Amino acid sequence: MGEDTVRGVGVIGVGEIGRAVVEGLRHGGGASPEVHLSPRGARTAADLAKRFEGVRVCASNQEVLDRSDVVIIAVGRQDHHEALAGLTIEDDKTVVSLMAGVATDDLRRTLATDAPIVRAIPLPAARERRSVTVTYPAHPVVDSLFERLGGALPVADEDAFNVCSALTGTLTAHYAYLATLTSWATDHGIAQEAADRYVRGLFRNVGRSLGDQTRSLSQLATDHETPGGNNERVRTTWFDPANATALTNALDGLLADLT
Ligand SMILES: NC(=O)C1=CN([C@@H]2O[C@H](COP(=O)(O)OP(=O)(O)OC[C@H]3O[C@@H](n4cnc5c(N)ncnc54)[C@H](OP(=O)(O)O)[C@@H]3O)[C@@H](O)[C@H]2O)C=CC1
Repeated sequence: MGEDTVRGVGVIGVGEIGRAVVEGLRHGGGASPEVHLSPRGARTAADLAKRFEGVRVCASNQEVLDRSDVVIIAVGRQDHHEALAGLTIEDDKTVVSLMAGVATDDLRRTLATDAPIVRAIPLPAARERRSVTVTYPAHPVVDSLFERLGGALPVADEDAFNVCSALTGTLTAHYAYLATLTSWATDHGIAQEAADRYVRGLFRNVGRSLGDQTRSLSQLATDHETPGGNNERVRTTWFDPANATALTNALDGLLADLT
């Protein structure tokens, strides 16, 4: 079954990431599989069904499974038993689990199925088809679905998958870092709007530099730093070894909880 022959994609758990995936599938128009949504997340599901042709809300999670070839599970880890236990899923379906911290073996026990289960980590940028989505194991149909949403990056094993999952836990700290820079500037008399615009502009350019695959990350840091200059000063006085260790310890703790 090629991605183009997927007739129905189901989504159980229509929250932040479920919505982004549906919006990504419909982004830019063109042929796209039918989408069947779970009834929970009712407001978001109704909004998507209203906006997009071929997107409908089902009466139950079981109906989502019955109508779809590929079923995306995007409920929180704490809700997955309630959402999935007791459902019947035929072995010819493909399950895609977006849930962080739910191992494939656990999910297989809950679903009591021999259907292929693929884990994936799409990012909210999937809505503009700009998410590089880590997947495990590689699966032609699922990977081509995520290629369509920005790119698929299959990894070798579930341990590698969990490491990538931990990395995604650093994103909001990054936004909070930028908000801290902005509020420091406003505390020093810069108008909120100007501080906000300036910080966004600075880091948008960082984003652009990251697209340059010819330079390593440490090379990019070196290239942006004048010896003895301002960047070196902040890097060495603030992002010092203790700070770097605190970050890696936080990631180690997160990884331990994800495995
Ligand atoms: N946000 C992100 O960027 C990413 C999230 N993920 C993973 O995706 C999952 C969802 O995250 P996120 O979208 O942020 O969370 P949200 O809380 O935004 O969405 C979870 C959704 O699940 C629904 N839900 C809860 N119980 C059930 C049920 N029994 N049946 C059907 N739906 C149910 C909720 O409905 P209701 O509103 O009615 O409670 C809600 O709409 C998590 O496991 C997370 O690890 C993975 C990659 C990225």
